[in-house]
Amino acid sequence: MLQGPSAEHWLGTDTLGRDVLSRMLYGISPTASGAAQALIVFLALGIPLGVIAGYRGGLADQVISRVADLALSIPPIIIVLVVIVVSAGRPVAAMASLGVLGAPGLIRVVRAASAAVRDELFVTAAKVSGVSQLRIMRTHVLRRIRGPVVVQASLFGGVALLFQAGLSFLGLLDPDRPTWGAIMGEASTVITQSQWLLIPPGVAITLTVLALGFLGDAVRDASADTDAVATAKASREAASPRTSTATSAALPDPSDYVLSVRELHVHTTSGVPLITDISFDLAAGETVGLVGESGCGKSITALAVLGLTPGGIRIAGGGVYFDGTDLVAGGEAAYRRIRGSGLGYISQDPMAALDPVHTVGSHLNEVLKLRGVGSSAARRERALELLSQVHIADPQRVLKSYPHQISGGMAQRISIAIALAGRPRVLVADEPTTALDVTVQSEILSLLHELQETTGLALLLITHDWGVVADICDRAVVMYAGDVVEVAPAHTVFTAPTHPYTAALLAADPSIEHSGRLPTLPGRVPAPGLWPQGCRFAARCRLATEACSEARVPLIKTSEALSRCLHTDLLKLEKRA
Ligand SMILES: Nc1ncnc2c1ncn2[C@@H]1O[C@H](COP(=O)(O)OP(=O)(O)OP(=O)(O)O)[C@@H](O)[C@H]1O
Repeated sequence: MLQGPSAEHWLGTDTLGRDVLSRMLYGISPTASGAAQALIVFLALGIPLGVIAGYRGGLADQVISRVADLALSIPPIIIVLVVIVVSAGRPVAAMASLGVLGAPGLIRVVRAASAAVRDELFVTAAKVSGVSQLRIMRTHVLRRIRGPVVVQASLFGGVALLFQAGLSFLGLLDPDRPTWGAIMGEASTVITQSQWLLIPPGVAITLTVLALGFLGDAVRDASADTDAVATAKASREAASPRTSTATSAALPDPSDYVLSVRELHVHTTSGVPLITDISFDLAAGETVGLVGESGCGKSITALAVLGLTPGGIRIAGGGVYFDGTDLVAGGEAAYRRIRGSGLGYISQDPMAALDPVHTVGSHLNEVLKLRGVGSSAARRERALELLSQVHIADPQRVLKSYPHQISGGMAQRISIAIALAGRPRVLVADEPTTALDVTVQSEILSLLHELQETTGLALLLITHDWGVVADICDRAVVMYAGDVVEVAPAHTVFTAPTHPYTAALLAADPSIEHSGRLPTLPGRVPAPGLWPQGCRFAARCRLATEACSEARVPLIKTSEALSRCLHTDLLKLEKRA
């Protein structure tokens, strides 16, 4: 009796000389079945009631939500103890009552997730096609909410196991069965003679509860990735009839570039297109300027490239290839692998990008830790090196400074240092100088240019400023109303633009020399969803003809550029004249 671990009894023996390992293994069945009973009731009540409340709304929602709120205020342990007394200690009754009392938590989560799916376009389409409400809930809604359900189920599984172990420990549930809790209860009676007996059930319970939590997260992530792949594939199939073959034929192979965007479509979740059929490439060490008026979709394109589209917006088709691998098809996991180490980002407002309650050192320390820089001394050394790389004069002092203690230009340098911490190969810079004063603007641009030359970084630069394109860009991608209308080497954009929109933007640029009044571009960019079916610029274009409004214009290859215009020849003649 009460032997410690040995070759014969790996986990020792108990108070009656029985092998603890055998009892622990036997105990899996009653312990797990107790937790499973509670879990089954939890899911059987929580999912259907949550879906009905979220999807149907109205009175059903009000009744279910109120009852759930009331039930949440009842302490489960008291009810479970009462059930044990009334049912004369029947484990099934006790665990089922725990399931009932836990279900309101699940109802709330499922309700919120189902309500979000209710307004999706595919649900409306299913309704329009005459699919029954029950079938929509089963096939569309349930599929979309499985992520939160898996997480809730794994968390509740852990709680149920602890409850079951606790009640068995107290001898309230079938004390003769060797559940892990009962083994622990028995161990507590001989704690003065042997403490070892507490360890096997204690460790088994702890590890199982932790494993359930990890399992839930892993299953949720895996299913999210599968969903992303399925959505991307479905969207690509849906988008393919709209994709002009002329566009595809004119585009090079993504594996030749560090970053390639191919036929990218981004929509709001209600189905309004924000950018359509966006394609361009970025070679290692190259700077590409993304230009266009406000509202043309430059920032949305940048965020989609980074896989960071804000809530209410989703990638509806196409691909973002990093080193030839499609990140959109790879889902969030693929983006996570590349963000920071492959793709860096600096935003318009450097102050907003820094957390005011953390010092510069703590910002850098955090990203360096994420990038696996081991010791804190190594991280500090690398942080100082990064600050020197972005030409911060007194890095030791700046490391200790808070964002409010530094200037805007310095904050942008720090943002760049943070972005460089993962040694990215592509840096996406969304109007990095807009919030800075003119003198600092040119310093930041020269810094970016210098970093690019010293580190071979490829730069995707979003800008309104043709001067910036002229100074540091190799190529320009001109966007108009969610479309790429021209892609050309920077020098030819200025000398021979191939799209009337580019020509009009350049003509209206105050930084370029003009004789007489500065020409303006009449009208404004049409809002998403209000784009005409043909050329989106036609209403503002001097060269527009009927043909421009008939059908969507593909990107047409000219000698040096790609242009979405039917009148590139006319434009060339005008320029010569
Ligand atoms: N979260 C959002 N929800 C719905 N529409 C949005 C959202 N964010 C942007 N849009 C719309 O998408 C279009 C493109 O916006 P985007 O910010 O990409 O333009 P932009 O070219 O970067 O403009 P700017 O130069 O002013 O930053 C705009 O019509 C904008 O109103």
